[in-house]
Amino acid sequence: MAEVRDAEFLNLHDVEACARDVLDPATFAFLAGGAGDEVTLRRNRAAFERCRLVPRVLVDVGAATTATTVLGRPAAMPVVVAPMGIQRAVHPEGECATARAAAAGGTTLCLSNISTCAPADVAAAGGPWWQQLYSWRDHGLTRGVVEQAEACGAEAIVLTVDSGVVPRRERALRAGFAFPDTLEVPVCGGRTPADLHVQVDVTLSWSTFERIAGLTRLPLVLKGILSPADAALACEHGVAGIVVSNHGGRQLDGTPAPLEVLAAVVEAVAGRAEVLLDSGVRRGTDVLAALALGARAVMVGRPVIYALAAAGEAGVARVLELLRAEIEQGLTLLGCTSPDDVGQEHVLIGATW
Ligand SMILES: Cc1cc2nc3c(=O)[nH]c(=O)nc-3n(C[C@H](O)[C@H](O)[C@H](O)COP(=O)(O)O)c2cc1C
Ligand SMILES: CC(C)CC(=O)C(=O)O
Repeated sequence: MAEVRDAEFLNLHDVEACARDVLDPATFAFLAGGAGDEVTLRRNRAAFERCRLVPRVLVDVGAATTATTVLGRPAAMPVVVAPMGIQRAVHPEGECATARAAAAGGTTLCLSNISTCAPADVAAAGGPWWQQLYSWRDHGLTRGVVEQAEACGAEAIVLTVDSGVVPRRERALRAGFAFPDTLEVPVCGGRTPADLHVQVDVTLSWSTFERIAGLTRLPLVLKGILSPADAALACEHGVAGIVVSNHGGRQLDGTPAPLEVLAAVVEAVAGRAEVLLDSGVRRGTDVLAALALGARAVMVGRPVIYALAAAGEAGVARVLELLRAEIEQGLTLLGCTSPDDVGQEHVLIGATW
């Protein structure tokens, strides 16, 4: 596996340009785009840019480590690879290459329900992995995904709850994105994301949740929560985790950035479940901001699939190592020796505490 050097990308922003260079414009538009006017897509970054980190000084940080646990499992850093479908549309090794890089980096992979590699092949990478799940109109399909994930060693089921329909993502539509003809896309009756999403169960409710919970003994995580009221309900229904997420700005345009609602969600959860956050995480300092507001970890999406497109497994490994090194440096400068040390005293969202 060739190593990726600084000349290729120095940070997670650079990797987007590398992907743009190697991908056809329609595929790049599909990855990069958001819903509607992309207000939420921009807001995700703006929220991190508004957030201020307040270091404590004269703290001995000689032994700072990024190591932590997520859902009780040791992790090299408080980062999980977000579920992203059809990765073989950008690289022939697809999710398997991503899984190998995540395993080597000590990071959990959340495998999309629309993976173009088989769960057994992803599991062969040897690292911890979670299975993302859509609730399908065809209940047998939903059950089959859960059973296969359990049989292949998934450590959690992550039910996505913000995707009853797929909105018009105009960047991808304008560019004429369709799944490559050569690619077999699971569950899909046609060749576009919209063809796929019509199979998703728009009637998903808490009773659907109970049915799905009854299918598995694995910890359940809900992905796509923004309301503290929903977070509280999720805890009453016994979830192990919540991902505060607006799907990277790809679902309902106009929603707040997850960072803006995180503290209120954490308060509603009151320690009953672990809270993760995704959408717009691009820097180690973004991870620290999320930790300071009460997240256990973050998920990172697009930079991983951009890196896969640009440089395969080595690219993903590089992105994860860049992020880990940035988190380590940030912890040190913030006056923290581990992710557990980061707290409210280290962050300002408004002008004052
Ligand atoms: C190309 C692409 C495919 C995605 N596929 C899925 C998916 O299959 N299931 C899911 O729950 N989320 C999916 N997502 C959303 C991500 O899991 C995650 O919420 C989002 O990308 C986080 O924002 P970020 O890209 O700004 O890091 C996808 C996102 C992208 C960019
Ligand atoms: C595989 C895709 C259709 C999924 C997607 O675009 C998304 O969930 O944002």
